[in-house]
Amino acid sequence: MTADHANFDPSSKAPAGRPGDCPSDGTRSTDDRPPQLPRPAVGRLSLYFRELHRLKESGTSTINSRQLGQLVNVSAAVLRRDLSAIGTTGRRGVGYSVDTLIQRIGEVLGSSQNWEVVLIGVGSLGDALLRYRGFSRLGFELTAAFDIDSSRIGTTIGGIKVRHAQEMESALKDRPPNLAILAIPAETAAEVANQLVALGVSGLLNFAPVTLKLSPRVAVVNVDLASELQRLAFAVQSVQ
Ligand SMILES: NC(=O)c1ccc[n+]([C@@H]2O[C@H](COP(=O)([O-])OP(=O)(O)OC[C@H]3O[C@@H](n4cnc5c(N)ncnc54)[C@H](O)[C@@H]3O)[C@@H](O)[C@H]2O)c1
Repeated sequence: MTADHANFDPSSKAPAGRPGDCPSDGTRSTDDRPPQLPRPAVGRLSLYFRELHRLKESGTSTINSRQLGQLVNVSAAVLRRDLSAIGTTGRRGVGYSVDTLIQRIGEVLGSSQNWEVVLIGVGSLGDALLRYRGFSRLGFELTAAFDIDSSRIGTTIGGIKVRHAQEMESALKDRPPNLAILAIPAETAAEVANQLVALGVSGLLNFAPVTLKLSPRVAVVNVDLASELQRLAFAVQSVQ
């Protein structure tokens, strides 16, 4: 996964309704905006977050850096550095409160607020995304889906009725979503991205294999599974 615009600098545009409350154990950051973090650190925070939710579900209330690090294959030193960068420190002999970490990492990653997300393109990929139930747990609510294929328009997938892309502007202009997922062919991605930005969308998850050139105030994350496979192939060669 690669991030182009705004490079995980969410401070460039504060989404509406971002909670400013910080944990009550003295782990407040200097202001309410998320800290600027290198991309690998953001990826690791996301993994900690996932494991912390699992721990909470299994009834664990505290965890030390070595244990949490082991769950995601990260050294205790790296984990402590990541958590310290977002203003959280563990207590000697006790470790970290699972609840506090979930709250703080959730704030930093934006998962402690609700994000409205629209999907553009309901082909094979978009169809699977609409059916996926795991987004809402992290605060992402798919609210609308658009396509241009008449065989898709009017169908309901994952509880969302697919509408014609021509209706996008009228449907979204009064209440633009925070985020949009682009699951459309590369040829149309730039035009649709510009339309969405003009409507007020501030973040795009782009699956189309094209580099979008947008205002630096718009965050773009490109998902490219083919590149990830290349990275994997490279890694496999390196370890053999
Ligand atoms: N990066 C990845 O890991 C990865 C993996 C699979 C697919 N992709 C990319 O994701 C995109 C979607 O892939 P897919 O397999 O679902 O393709 P698909 O052809 O099955 O679906 C694309 C859908 O977009 C719709 N569409 C076309 N133009 C549109 C527009 N202007 N507005 C709204 N909808 C429009 C089409 O009608 C179609 O339903 C492609 O760009 C593909 O290259 C990326």
